[in-house]
Amino acid sequence: MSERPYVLLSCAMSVDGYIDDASPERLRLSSPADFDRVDAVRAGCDAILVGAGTVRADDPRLLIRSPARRERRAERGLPPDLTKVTLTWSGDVDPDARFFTTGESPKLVYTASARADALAGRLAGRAEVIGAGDPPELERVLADLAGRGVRRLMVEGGGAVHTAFLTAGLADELQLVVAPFFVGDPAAPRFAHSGVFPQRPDRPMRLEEVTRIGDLVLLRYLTAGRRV
Ligand SMILES: NC(=O)C1=CN([C@@H]2O[C@H](COP(=O)(O)OP(=O)(O)OC[C@H]3O[C@@H](n4cnc5c(N)ncnc54)[C@H](OP(=O)(O)O)[C@@H]3O)[C@@H](O)[C@H]2O)C=CC1
Ligand SMILES: Nc1c(N[C@@H]2O[C@H](COP(=O)(O)O)[C@@H](O)[C@H]2O)[nH]c(=O)[nH]c1=O
Repeated sequence: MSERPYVLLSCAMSVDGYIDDASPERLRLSSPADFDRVDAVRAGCDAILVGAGTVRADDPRLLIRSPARRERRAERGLPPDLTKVTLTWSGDVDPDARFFTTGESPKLVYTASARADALAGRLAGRAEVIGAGDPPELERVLADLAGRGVRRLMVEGGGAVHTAFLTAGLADELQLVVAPFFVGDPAAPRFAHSGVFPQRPDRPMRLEEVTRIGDLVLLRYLTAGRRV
């Protein structure tokens, strides 16, 4: 396989495994303290990736919020914000989404090669569009990011994208926060979908850290991949 970035998956879920409810508003599973921890994790990465489902559902900005963290990045010669990355095989992304309209750092959209030109036309000036094959391949996405100098990639959901990285064996680390409540609605999105996971009972992940954050708990796992 080509060189690829270190891939860190980050997610907050309810005790019954949901990452949102079924209402149109975003469900906050994290507490303010946990959102601040997530901001620090962002600040330690080069790029942040979410699936197009999350762009459509949450309209996220994906910026670093803390002025002090932005300044520290600048002192280290890094851009204040991360390169933003999304995956859309269908091309269904709104050019006016905050993903595209906020922040000064590069925005990259990986899509099916056959759709890349049309999507580049729609997103002209707002993002660079890259064809990742027909059908598109995550390995190609990661190799292209590595070629752009991305060494540490944060994947912030949603469930379909987390499942894709995990089942492909392309996740090195998983940071899961468990919120102290249930969602209990089968129409809500889950952290992981069904699939064949290499992190199976005879090849488990290593539990690297357990940290209490008020009534939430952070579980940090390393997969059998890199141990950085
Ligand atoms: N609690 C938390 O920490 C978080 C919660 N969320 C929640 O997750 C939900 C969205 O999750 P979900 O609907 O699963 O969407 P995702 O964000 O996982 O995006 C899925 C989309 O990504 C594109 N895609 C490209 N490549 C792949 C691939 N290899 N595998 C899967 N998808 C790919 C497709 O876009 P296309 O259809 O355009 O082809 C697909 O429909 C929202 O409700 C959001 O609030 C999201 C992030 C974090
Ligand atoms: N709801 C939820 C998360 N949601 C994630 O945060 C993104 C919003 O980013 P921003 O617009 O920059 O604030 C959203 O798109 C999704 O990736 N994350 C968490 O750590 N905990 C949470 O409870």
